[in-house]
Amino acid sequence: MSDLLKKWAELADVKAELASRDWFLGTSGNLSIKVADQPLTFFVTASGKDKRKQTNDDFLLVDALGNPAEPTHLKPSAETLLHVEIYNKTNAGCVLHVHTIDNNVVSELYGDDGEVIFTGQEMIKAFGLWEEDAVFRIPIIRNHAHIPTLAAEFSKHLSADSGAVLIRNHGITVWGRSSFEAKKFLEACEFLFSYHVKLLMLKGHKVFTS
Ligand SMILES: CSCCC(=O)C(=O)COP(=O)(O)O
Ligand SMILES: [Zn+2]
Repeated sequence: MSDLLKKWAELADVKAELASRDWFLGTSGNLSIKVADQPLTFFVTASGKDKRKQTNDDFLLVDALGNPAEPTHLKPSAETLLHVEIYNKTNAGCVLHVHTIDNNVVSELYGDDGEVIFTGQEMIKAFGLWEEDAVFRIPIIRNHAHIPTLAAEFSKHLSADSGAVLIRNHGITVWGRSSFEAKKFLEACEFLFSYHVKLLMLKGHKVFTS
């Protein structure tokens, strides 16, 4: 099997697993996997498709600017520029973006703070933070409709080869050196969001003054 087909299959496996969690509601979500560095090329999900379905048109190859790298009838994800930023500024190998109700709720709960902070959770070790009382911070940025503006804002938080950024009332974008690491990070983030929302609900927290 060619390297290209191996990368396609690797991303398709991740996509199928995230789809099984129903994380692609309403055609939301986009995924990518790096194919080559020099020049940068990567597979990205085609825009507007139902990502729960598995078809031969799920992904298309794009270049370092996010434009199709070969003739295609498919349109790259509307958020391809975020993937471009990540691959151009880090050594990430895979980028995953999903909209879940929990990640949207957490992004609104803490949107005004510009970040959400987690500590005292065993799951934080998934991010390689094993020290006592480790703290894991996820930046929260405004959901600019103008994608180049969103990408520029997002780019300010690209300092490592793996990480996560919440886009307020939109979703989360996670990246890692491999699809394994990116998926591990995404699953750990969604665990923390779900735990936090449930705990607030069970405690009957009045989280909004208005
Ligand atoms: C109803 S989803 C709106 C677009 C979006 O935020 C998304 O994640 C999916 O867009 P794409 O172009 O990648 O299908
Ligand atoms: Zn989105």
